[in-house]
Amino acid sequence: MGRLELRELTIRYGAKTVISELNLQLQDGEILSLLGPSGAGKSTVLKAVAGLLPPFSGSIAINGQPADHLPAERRDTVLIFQKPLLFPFLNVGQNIAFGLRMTGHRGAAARQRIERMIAITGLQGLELRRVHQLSGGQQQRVALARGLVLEPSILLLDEPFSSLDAELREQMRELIRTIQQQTKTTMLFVTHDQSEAFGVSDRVALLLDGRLRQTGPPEQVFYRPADVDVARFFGCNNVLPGSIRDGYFHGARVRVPTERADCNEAVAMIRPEDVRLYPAVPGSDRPTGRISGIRFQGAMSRLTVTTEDGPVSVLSIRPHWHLGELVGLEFPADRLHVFPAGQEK
Ligand SMILES: Nc1ncnc2c1ncn2[C@@H]1O[C@H](COP(=O)(O)OP(=O)(O)OP(=O)(O)O)[C@@H](O)[C@H]1O
Repeated sequence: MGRLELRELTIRYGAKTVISELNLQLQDGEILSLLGPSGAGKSTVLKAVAGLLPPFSGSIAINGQPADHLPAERRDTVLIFQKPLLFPFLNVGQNIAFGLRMTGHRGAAARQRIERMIAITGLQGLELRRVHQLSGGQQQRVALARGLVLEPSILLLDEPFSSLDAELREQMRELIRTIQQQTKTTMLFVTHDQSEAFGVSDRVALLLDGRLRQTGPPEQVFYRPADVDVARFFGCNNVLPGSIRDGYFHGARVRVPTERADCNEAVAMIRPEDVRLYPAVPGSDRPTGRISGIRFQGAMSRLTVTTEDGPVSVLSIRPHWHLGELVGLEFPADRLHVFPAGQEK
């Protein structure tokens, strides 16, 4: 069992408030990614849950019990770091067994737990290897097995795969899902990488400047950002100015329905991959612009289109556009996110 509840959690380093009134709940068996840019305060939250940092105010409950004043070793949490902190003088099996031995678990039951974790993390056959004989990915598997064998209520993971290459990271994401299915361990997973957060977790919580800005399933936070900052974090870097009247956003030759209230200054935001380009048609009432930049990026090219309302960034898989070409733009209504302009930072 592993439930976690953070209430109005505020954490300061000296005079600096790093986490402000954070509320977050994890259900039993859930994987939640705490996502945010560098410096947002993600590791600080993990350290507070693990008992390595006292909260300034607010509360932390694990399985419904207040945990704020429990020392780290009595919180029933395990923290996995970016670098696997393994014992170099022990082999793989001994590393995994270490915590269990320290807590007095020995004999057949302990051996069974260890063997199960070795199987789940795919370390069979490596039990007698020394740590320095393992790859980075294998070392992180040992760190995971060593933590999981303790059957913690909450597994805390602090960017555990960020030092691995892209292919290995993908494999480790799969491993995390397998571990969750087989052990039902509740996990709080910290990452700055949105595709990692989406690939690993049931829900994502976005932290910006120490404040939780949106929490929900991956598709929801990505496709329905709550405000301008969240939209920007998820890549909506095209901002069209306009206003909202009678249920429509009007601006930049765009008219899209919105449920937002009337407002003189509003913005519609859209990701570069959602903008469509067409050869310009004379007399069309579609927004137009001239291609002022083309950057080849492999599968896609990033184009800058200069319009009368400013530059628009477009990702295109079609390589046949030319610098200086006049183009028509389409902003599909279901990909535009409309907000009152006052929300913008
Ligand atoms: N011991 C400390 N003393 C003072 N300030 C700190 C301390 N640790 C972290 N900070 C500051 O608190 C803020 C949040 O840091 P934290 O490490 O929690 O962010 P993060 O989102 O995990 O970032 P990263 O992804 O870069 O690790 C940062 O501004 C950081 O400089």
